[in-house]
Amino acid sequence: MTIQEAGIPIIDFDGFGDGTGERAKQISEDFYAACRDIGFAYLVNTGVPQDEVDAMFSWSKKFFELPYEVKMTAPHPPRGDQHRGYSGVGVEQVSQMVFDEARLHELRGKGADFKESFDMGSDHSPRCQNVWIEEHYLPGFRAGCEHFMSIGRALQMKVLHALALGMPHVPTDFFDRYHTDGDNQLRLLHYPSAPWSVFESGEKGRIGAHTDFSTCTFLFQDDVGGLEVESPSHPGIFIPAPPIKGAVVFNIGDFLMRWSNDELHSTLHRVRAPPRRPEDEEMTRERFSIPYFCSANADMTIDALPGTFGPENPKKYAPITAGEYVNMRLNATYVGSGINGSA
Ligand SMILES: O=C(O)CCC(=O)C(=O)O
Ligand SMILES: [Fe+2]
Repeated sequence: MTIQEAGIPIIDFDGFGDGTGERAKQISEDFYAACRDIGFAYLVNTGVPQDEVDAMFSWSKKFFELPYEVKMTAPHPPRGDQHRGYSGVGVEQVSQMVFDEARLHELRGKGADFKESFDMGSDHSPRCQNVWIEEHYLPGFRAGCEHFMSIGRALQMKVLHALALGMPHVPTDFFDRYHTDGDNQLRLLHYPSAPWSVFESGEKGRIGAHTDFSTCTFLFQDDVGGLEVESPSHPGIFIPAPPIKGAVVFNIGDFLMRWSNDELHSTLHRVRAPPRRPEDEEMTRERFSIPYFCSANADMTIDALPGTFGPENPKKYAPITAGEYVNMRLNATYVGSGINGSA
């Protein structure tokens, strides 16, 4: 394990194999320690070919270059929990555990996240249906996204297996059993170029500080930067998580925090303007990123694992099904979703 400058470890999966050898054990222990201490890790040599990642970025770019009217032929439904399709700039305001409608309204009034996105998931998701643009607008786009989702799914199963090997109190097949539906979400994000002054004045951010809702996230980012992670030792202080070529950023989501009764951190993170380069003029660079969110089956109950709680250390969270929890948080994210979850 090497420690990256911001304190986020780099975990090298080279030699993980089928997860049974000594090297796999070492990787799993290092990986678990990163999840416990920071909640974030850079993963390298995971087996995801770089040209597949490059191809997905290229589809994303082509999609966002389409005229707005075309993108809007696949609109995100008004309900926040139907998290599919295209959301234009200003539609979403990521919030952290704010469920009161008046307070959400006030937050959104301060300027929604300056980004546009396209979300898709498994065609078999029990929670929501995909919303695609018609094929002729961008031939091959849908197949490219579906192909990348299958790459993400294989990555998820390998990495969750490593986590189960390194994590106390977890049977090695635990995550396999909770994730049979592959109810995951691939998200294409585009943060448009904007004048520096917009960010400096605090008028807008790229994405507000939040934790991710479900089990874990794999994030592919381009070379622009701007992702920041809250320091575990200094709450309120955010440290940059700059792009590393060939690495995928992994982070713990709220389910893992709940399963582990807070032993694992679902760490706050946000996206700000990228670091300013000498050659930059009055505009920031645009940025593309591709998170792949992994969720447990919607009907599974997320509850603290035996061994993580006791008389001295009671359960911190009430049990809740995966579906209920994700819907509650998504409905707080969407402008005008008109649905108010309860905390
Ligand atoms: O774009 C990024 O780097 C982060 C995106 C993110 O945190 C999210 O979509 O949950
Ligand atoms: Fe996130």
